[in-house]
Amino acid sequence: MTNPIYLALDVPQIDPAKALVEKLKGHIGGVKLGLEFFCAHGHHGVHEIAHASGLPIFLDLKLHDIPNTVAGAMQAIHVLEPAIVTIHASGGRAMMEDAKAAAADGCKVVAVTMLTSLDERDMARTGLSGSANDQVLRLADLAQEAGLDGIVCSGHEVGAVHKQWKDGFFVVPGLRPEGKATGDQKRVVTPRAARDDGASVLVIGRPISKAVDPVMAAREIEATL
Ligand SMILES: O=C(O)c1cc(=O)[nH]c(=O)n1[C@@H]1O[C@H](COP(=O)(O)O)[C@@H](O)[C@H]1O
Repeated sequence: MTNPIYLALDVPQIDPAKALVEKLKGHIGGVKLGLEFFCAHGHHGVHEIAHASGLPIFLDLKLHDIPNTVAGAMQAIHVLEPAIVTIHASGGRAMMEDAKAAAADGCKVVAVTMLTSLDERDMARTGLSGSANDQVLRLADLAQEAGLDGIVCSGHEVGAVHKQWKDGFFVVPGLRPEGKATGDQKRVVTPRAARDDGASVLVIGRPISKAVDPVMAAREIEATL
């Protein structure tokens, strides 16, 4: 079984980021580089981490704009050869179709549905009524119609999404081992629960990167899977 853990490398400085992936590369399946890292270090930083880790790179850019702009951004990152890229499902079907058409062959394009930092009260304040589960299922349908590879959702919804989209690729963040601080995450489950419910990739950041011993933390999580 390949290791489903992708380390969320939300570390602002390049040298500590490289040192961390070098230590962890035998205990994770890939590295997720997000907005914090990409805005600070751009293409050069992505190459550095790919080289230091030798692992698949998940470029978490959460693109959300008009179709033409998102397609252009997708083309601009071909050179980085990411294994996975995120866009926002709420950008709509045409945006998702054009993003997938512009992606490099073999790059999985997945749509963020409802951020794991939000709960139903937050949803209501943005004008969305109903449950988080329904919202995620609705956006998952749209992403599937648009020809995407899968979605990003919390571990609360991944079981239901997996039932309706059997061969989908499901990225689950908002993961915390039993008893760990949730911080800004609101829809949280354990890595094991997400895996059991059909997650393809487990995105884990602070429970590993901020641990006193990140290698031990990653090994302990892996042992629960
Ligand atoms: O797209 C993501 O990866 C993502 C979507 C989401 O709904 N929630 C979410 O936390 N993430 C990312 O997953 C990572 C979670 O980090 P930790 O909370 O430190 O484990 C961060 O890099 C977030 O940007």
